[in-house]
Amino acid sequence: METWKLWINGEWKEAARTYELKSPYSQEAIATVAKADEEDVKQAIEGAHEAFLEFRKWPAYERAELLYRAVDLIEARKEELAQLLVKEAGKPIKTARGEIDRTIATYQFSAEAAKSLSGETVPMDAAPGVTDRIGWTKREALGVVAAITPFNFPSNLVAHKLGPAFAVGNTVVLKPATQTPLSSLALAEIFKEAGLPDGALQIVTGSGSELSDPLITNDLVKKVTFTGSVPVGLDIKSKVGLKKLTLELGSNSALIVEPDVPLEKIMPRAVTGAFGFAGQVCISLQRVYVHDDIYDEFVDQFVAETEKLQVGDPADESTDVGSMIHPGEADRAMEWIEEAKKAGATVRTGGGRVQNGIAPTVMTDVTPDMNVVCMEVFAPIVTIMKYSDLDEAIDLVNDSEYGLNAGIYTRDIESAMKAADEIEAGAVIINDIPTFRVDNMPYGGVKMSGYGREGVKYAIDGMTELKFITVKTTF
Ligand SMILES: NC(=O)c1ccc[n+]([C@@H]2O[C@H](COP(=O)([O-])OP(=O)(O)OC[C@H]3O[C@@H](n4cnc5c(N)ncnc54)[C@H](O)[C@@H]3O)[C@@H](O)[C@H]2O)c1
Ligand SMILES: O=C[C@H](O)CS(=O)(=O)O
Repeated sequence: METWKLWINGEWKEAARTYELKSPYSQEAIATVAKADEEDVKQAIEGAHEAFLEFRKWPAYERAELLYRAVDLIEARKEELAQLLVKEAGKPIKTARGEIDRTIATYQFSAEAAKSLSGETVPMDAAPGVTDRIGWTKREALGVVAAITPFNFPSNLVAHKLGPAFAVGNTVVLKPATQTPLSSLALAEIFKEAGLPDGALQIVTGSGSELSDPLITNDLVKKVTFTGSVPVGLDIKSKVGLKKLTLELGSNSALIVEPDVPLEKIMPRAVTGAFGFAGQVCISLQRVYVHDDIYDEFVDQFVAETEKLQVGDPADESTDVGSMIHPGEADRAMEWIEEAKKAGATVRTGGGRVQNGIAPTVMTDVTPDMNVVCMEVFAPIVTIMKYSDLDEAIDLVNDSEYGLNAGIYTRDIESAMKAADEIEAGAVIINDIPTFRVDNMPYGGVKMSGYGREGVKYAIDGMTELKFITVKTTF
């Protein structure tokens, strides 16, 4: 079994403690991983600060070249990196390959962004009496960024932190999810080979609750960027003081289906949105609001399409839905299904345990107070509800603590624009599922879904400081 160490100052470093990583699917031990302590975190931050003093001087061209070299190295190891996702996250191999393709795109966007970082001129003479000044802004790197990432996209969501940080000359101390550190650790040597200075990427693995405080409260850390659950996000927000902060948190994403759309055309996509990576996606389709006129037909078609999914071993090329990240999570999701059933919900398909996950589950006759509707389910469970007019549907979508992505299918431009204006979300996706994301679009939530935006160019806004400079042109 492999043993993975910490990555500090460009070298592997043994930690005093280790933990055992298990396969989410088979529950067999797959690796031994270093468990960092407070001292390791301190050393990582100090090393990252030292590295920043040099890295900040790199010209944009060289930062871009570094990221392009990393892209080439990831391309060359694509299959190996996809297999790591299968191993540590239980992600089906087809989905895992898609994540590595997106990771490559994210680093490519970051390389391009490095070359287009710019400021603007300020029309100083627009202020009364100011005729002899030129003013402009520039964006400057911040220093050490603390990045804490979740288990569900161990490669691409790390890229959304490292790419923008390196594009502008920041250095990073990364704390990957406890269950999925391997994809991050694999990056260590990739970035070293690409030419990243030692210390500019530090990787500390172990327990989030132990490592978070020493990481996010250290004065040398200038920015905290966290992707994960709401309770942890709130805890981090209460501790970071005036440091810059981005929080990409949970959701229970909704889709409205108006009566004028061709159901057979949208069905495969809708089902993918609900069950991709066993619903363990922050923008997974959890709540579907379907117009009365097409409700029964929609449910029938959705169930039939769901039953085509192959459930099984994530390493198998034909698997669509694998296991969940932890048996305890599958138990929790099963409890929510059972509670809902007792309160009157109907399971149209699925509803039972399969290996270390649950079968893709479609529920109807649900009410807004059921956990499967109002909480973030983060499991392969979708609920389908009726509405009779668009105002009602929008109110139902907005009846949530969360607001990340939302979707609407309609051919009617007025309905589409009304939804775009009135839905409370970071993004409204017209004629596609809320699970749509490409890596250069602004991405982030409102309400409990978060604070700040990612999507390389937008992440860079939060990873730089705006500085204003003015010259008086006469004495
Ligand atoms: N909005 C987004 O972009 C986005 C993307 C992916 C996942 N998510 C959300 O992430 C959640 C699932 O991921 P998860 O289970 O890995 O989340 P999590 O909050 O349990 O863990 C995320 C990270 O925080 C660390 N952590 C755990 N406890 C901590 C603590 N007390 N203090 C500081 N750090 C701690 C973990 O080790 C991990 O690295 C879901 O809620 C999902 O919606 C959001
Ligand atoms: O889990 C949430 C992720 O942000 C989804 S995606 O990988 O960015 O599409």
